[in-house]
Amino acid sequence: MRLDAPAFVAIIGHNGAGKTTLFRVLTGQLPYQGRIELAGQDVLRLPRRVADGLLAHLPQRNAVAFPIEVRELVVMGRFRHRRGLLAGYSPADYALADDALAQVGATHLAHRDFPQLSGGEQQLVWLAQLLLQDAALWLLDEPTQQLDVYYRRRVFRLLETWVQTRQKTVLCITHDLDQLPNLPGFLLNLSAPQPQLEPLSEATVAAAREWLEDEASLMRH
Ligand SMILES: Nc1ncnc2c1ncn2[C@@H]1O[C@H](COP(=O)(O)OP(=O)(O)OP(=O)(O)O)[C@@H](O)[C@H]1O
Repeated sequence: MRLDAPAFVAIIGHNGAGKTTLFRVLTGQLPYQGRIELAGQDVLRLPRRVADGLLAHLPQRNAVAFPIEVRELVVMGRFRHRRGLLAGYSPADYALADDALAQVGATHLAHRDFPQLSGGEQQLVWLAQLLLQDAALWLLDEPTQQLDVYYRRRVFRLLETWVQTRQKTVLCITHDLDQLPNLPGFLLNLSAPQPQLEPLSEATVAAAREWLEDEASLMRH
């Protein structure tokens, strides 16, 4: 399977189909058989691929146990641009953080204490932080899971924009099939007998939905 950048890929499949496992492999958290290349290089030769900013990963759950202002958490997306370990962030970094919060529609949360936010509000903040990382490949594990209908639509539209204008490649695990038909990109159904990249369209999403809703597909899985 080969994917040319930039691109948007919606990764779907039943619970337990292996979607998160795929991300664990791509981020180097699990051993695997076969060969995976990123920008033409075997990922095994890129052991620090997350730390080095080649890819950015937004896991399904990302708990923060200490009090921290939202703006301070978002600006940490610039960690690779700091001049030294103990150096703080510059006014330009904070301006980028403010812009990222505005893009996801979360300006009003900037000065709130992050752990006190609702699950959906926290998801928006993580997306803003991701925006500040310069990785070309983003792995998003159910980024809209806790969002209301307005923010769901908004985030999928933003992902589309970020692919088109910032040349990002986004692999997005989702159960949110309703948002997919009108997005340019690909569908990867990991519950299919032979998963492959299919162009996103009304027809491919409807066929995948029919397959996933059919009990027979669950038995095979
Ligand atoms: N550390 C582990 N050890 C053993 N089995 C595991 C481990 N992690 C995941 N699995 C199993 O691998 C399978 C795939 O899990 P994975 O988390 O990738 O599913 P998923 O497609 O992301 O599901 P969901 O939609 O529920 O998030 C599951 O059956 C799970 O129980």
